[in-house]
Amino acid sequence: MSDGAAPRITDVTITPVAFHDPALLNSVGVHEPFALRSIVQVHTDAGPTGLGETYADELHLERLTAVGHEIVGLDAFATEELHQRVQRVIDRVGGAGGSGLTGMITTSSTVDRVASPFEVALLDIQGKAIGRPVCDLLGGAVRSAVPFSAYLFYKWAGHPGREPDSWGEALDPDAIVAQARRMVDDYGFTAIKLKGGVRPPEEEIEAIRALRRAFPDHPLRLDPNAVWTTRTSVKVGRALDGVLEYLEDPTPGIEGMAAVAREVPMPLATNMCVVAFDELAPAVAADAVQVVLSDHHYWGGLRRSKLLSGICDTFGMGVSMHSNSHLGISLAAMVHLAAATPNLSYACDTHWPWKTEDVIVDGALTFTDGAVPVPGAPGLGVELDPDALARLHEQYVRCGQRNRDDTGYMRRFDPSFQPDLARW
Ligand SMILES: O=C([O-])[C@@H](O)[C@@H](O)[C@H](O)[C@@H](O)C(=O)[O-]
Ligand SMILES: [Mg+2]
Repeated sequence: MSDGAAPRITDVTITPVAFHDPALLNSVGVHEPFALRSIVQVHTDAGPTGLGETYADELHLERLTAVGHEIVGLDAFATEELHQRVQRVIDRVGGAGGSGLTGMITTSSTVDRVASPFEVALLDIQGKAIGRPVCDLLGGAVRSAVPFSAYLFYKWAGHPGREPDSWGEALDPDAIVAQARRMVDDYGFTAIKLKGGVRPPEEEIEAIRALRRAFPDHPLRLDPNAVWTTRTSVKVGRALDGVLEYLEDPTPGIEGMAAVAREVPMPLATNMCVVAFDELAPAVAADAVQVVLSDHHYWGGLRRSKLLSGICDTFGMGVSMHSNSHLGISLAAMVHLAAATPNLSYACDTHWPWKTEDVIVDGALTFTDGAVPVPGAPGLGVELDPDALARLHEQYVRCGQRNRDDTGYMRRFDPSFQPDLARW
């Protein structure tokens, strides 16, 4: 590349990886022994390679591979054309299924989901090419560190037949408080979220009350992933008046959420009934949600997530950030996005404390007082560790898991398990 010329994509490498994941319980089952991710490397003629991270379910991987071929030769600054090329691929290969988002009701656009890791990688390249961090390409950081919340889970002591993990069992309020204590001590988190939808609602109310007693000043959130009826949601919402910062996805669908929102005192948040741009208008019209959890992995990347935040701002809705099990490339992208999004005023979700392995070189991302300082190095500011990538890929090859299946895994131990929505 000569001075001033755009870096062009010469090649794309997509590597599925697997990393150990504890037996975390949710409304649709239990996490399997490994979480799966795809690591996307976009190579250019100019030198810099861009990094992206996304789901690794088989169908998603096939679509990523097809896009990898389609974007060779593309100017690394052409993120709009990237989106068009992804659209072309999806028109050709089909877009149904393969969300990689087991456990969510989702009509999320496949194009946005598939384009996301490539957009992040292109922004990484652009940042490296001009010597600026990715947040500068998004309007610049309005905060120097991004706060995250302690993300608590009911959990088994370990995966059946394997050694218990260091967190141990958490199935009652005392154990949930102990889990929160360790997370707050280790990371300094200043907000707490409990993944609910696992125990009967009365028990989850008790767990939240126990957290309130133990952490009087931490904003608290509860997310049962839509397993309550509207009636139960209203009961829980009223019982937790003055205790919850927001109640996340108590019940399924825009209509159901709107009915609950009219009756409970706290804001309702969602990463289930509004997960694509075409769901925003009906949600606004029904006043169904007051906070939308953004997630660049399915909202089409960092710039389209900023577009989402702008729309939320226009219609008076708050913005928070959703997470699934992820590695360091995703965390870096989340931090740059949150740093450059003024109205992202809630502490973001992250599954970070639950993992023990990564593909990036240690040290670029740290937690201080529950927040991650925004990396100042060019691009995302994280570097791939080739040995770690090879190790986690080898783990993927051996582990045999190919699609996220929390329900199937749960049914190995409890064949009668039913993941129904609105079951309580
Ligand atoms: O990791 C999990 O089990 C979570 O339940 C995740 O899959 C959800 O997508 C998410 O965290 C949520 O906020 O709904
Ligand atoms: Mg949620």
